[in-house]
Amino acid sequence: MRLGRIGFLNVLPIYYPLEAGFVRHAFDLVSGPPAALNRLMAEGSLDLSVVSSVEVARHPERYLVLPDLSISCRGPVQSVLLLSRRPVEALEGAAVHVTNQSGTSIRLLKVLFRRLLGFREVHLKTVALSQALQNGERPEAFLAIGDEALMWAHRTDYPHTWDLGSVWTQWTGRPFVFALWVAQRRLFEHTPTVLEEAAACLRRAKAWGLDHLELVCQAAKNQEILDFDELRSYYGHLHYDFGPDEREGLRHFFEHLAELGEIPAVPEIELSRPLCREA
Ligand SMILES: C=C(O[C@@H]1C=C(C(=O)O)C=C[C@H]1O)C(=O)O
Repeated sequence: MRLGRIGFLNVLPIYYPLEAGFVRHAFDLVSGPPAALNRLMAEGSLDLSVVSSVEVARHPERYLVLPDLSISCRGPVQSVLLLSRRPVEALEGAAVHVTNQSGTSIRLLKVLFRRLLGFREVHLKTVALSQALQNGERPEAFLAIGDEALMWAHRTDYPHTWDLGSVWTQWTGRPFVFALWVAQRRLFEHTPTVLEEAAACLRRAKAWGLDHLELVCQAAKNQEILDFDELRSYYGHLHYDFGPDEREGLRHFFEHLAELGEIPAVPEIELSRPLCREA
């Protein structure tokens, strides 16, 4: 079974136990930024993957959502940041670069600009962010996610920082769901037991990772993006459950997206009962 893996630190509590051999598995792992995984799932090249949460609303007929996994926050997320040269409230009409690695965070930024700040004019340009900045481009503001956001959080040339998780939670009082694990519905129809075992395996990996966060931080430290204490704080802010509060927060986000015409309709989030079985 081909399983997608985001190539960022954010998923290490789930994937380190698999990759380091602490939880046995039979997956072929395919790593990439969220936007690439979204594409691979949409074209059917992956069986199961973590994808941007907005993908569930874009292809509700294709996917089943795994019941107890997500990448969420309830306040600061630390790795989804708008970095700006001027105060964010003064960005109306400015050209803002957004990373081409994202699906959900770009939509979240649109919702916040349009609905929270009341901007009428929003110019988001999707770019390969590292390359653009290396080539000397200096947008007024840019949206970074994942490891890039962690690395660039303290740039002095972009002193105004918006942590999109914080802003969402302060505004709505709800958690925000950035990513979900989804399976191709056809897989469930043709080989349900294979999918059930895969879902159980991911559940075991998550339980192991959260029980051994110190080991996960040790492994993550080697990537030299954050030090041990920063990693502990980072993983302390990320939530990996997909409970009633997360579902409510996601539904609220989808309602905004539907009203802005970003998705055709608010989908029913279909959780497959058999996938909820205990590991
Ligand atoms: C919390 C994060 O959430 C992410 C943001 C995503 C998106 O914008 O589509 C998708 C998956 C996650 O990687 C992060 O990138 O660190």
